[in-house]
Amino acid sequence: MSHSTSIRTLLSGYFPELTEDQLQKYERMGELYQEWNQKINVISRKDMEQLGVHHILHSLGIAKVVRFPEHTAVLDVGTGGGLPGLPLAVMFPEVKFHLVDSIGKKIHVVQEIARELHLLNVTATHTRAEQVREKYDFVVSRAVTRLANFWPWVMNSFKKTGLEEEGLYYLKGGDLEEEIAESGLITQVYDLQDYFTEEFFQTKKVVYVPLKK
Ligand SMILES: C[S@@+](CC[C@H](N)C(=O)[O-])C[C@H]1O[C@@H](n2cnc3c(N)ncnc32)[C@H](O)[C@@H]1O
Repeated sequence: MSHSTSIRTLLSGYFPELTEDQLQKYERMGELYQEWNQKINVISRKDMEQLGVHHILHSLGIAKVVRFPEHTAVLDVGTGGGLPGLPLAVMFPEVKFHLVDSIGKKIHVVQEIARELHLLNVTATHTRAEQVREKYDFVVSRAVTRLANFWPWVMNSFKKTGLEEEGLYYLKGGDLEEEIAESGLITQVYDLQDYFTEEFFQTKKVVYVPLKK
């Protein structure tokens, strides 16, 4: 089975509401990652065979725990090659996504993939999280740093409009008790194994940090 076929089958099974246009974008995204990763390493090369599950579907774990309302704005901090931001931007075309990373060549890959997929709702900027000045309804991230380090970078980046689901959605793996305790934050932890059956998700979570009202 080709990578494209498997990405389509995988995603349409878990997200039956995806349109033909969205499924085609995910298939093309898979091809573009294959191509770009040979030039610039944005995804661990040994993981490329599992691109659909380990990267695209994992990113979409956030879409299982929150549906971003239309016309809201999302910041993806330390996006690397565009994860989780690019898969989420295909899922939510009426939401604006700003993807940032401190490494310029990774942002170049994100810009190229977004351009090729005609993702008009994506901007990508080479900057450090601490330097972002705009405000957002949501922050997303995967695999950047411990919550205790991360939260101070983004805690002032929220619009604070009172939106019910406003906050940070952080993809994390493993035992998080100590990390959450160290951060002193109130969190809600969602197990991705409740949504996806692949073994990969047995240890994967989405940590939601709501804004204090
Ligand atoms: C392990 S990679 C994860 C990339 C992507 N989120 C993913 O899951 O594939 C961590 C990324 O965070 C970026 N990063 C680390 N500290 C950062 C900061 N303060 N501001 C912006 N990006 C940062 C790094 O450049 C790197 O690309």
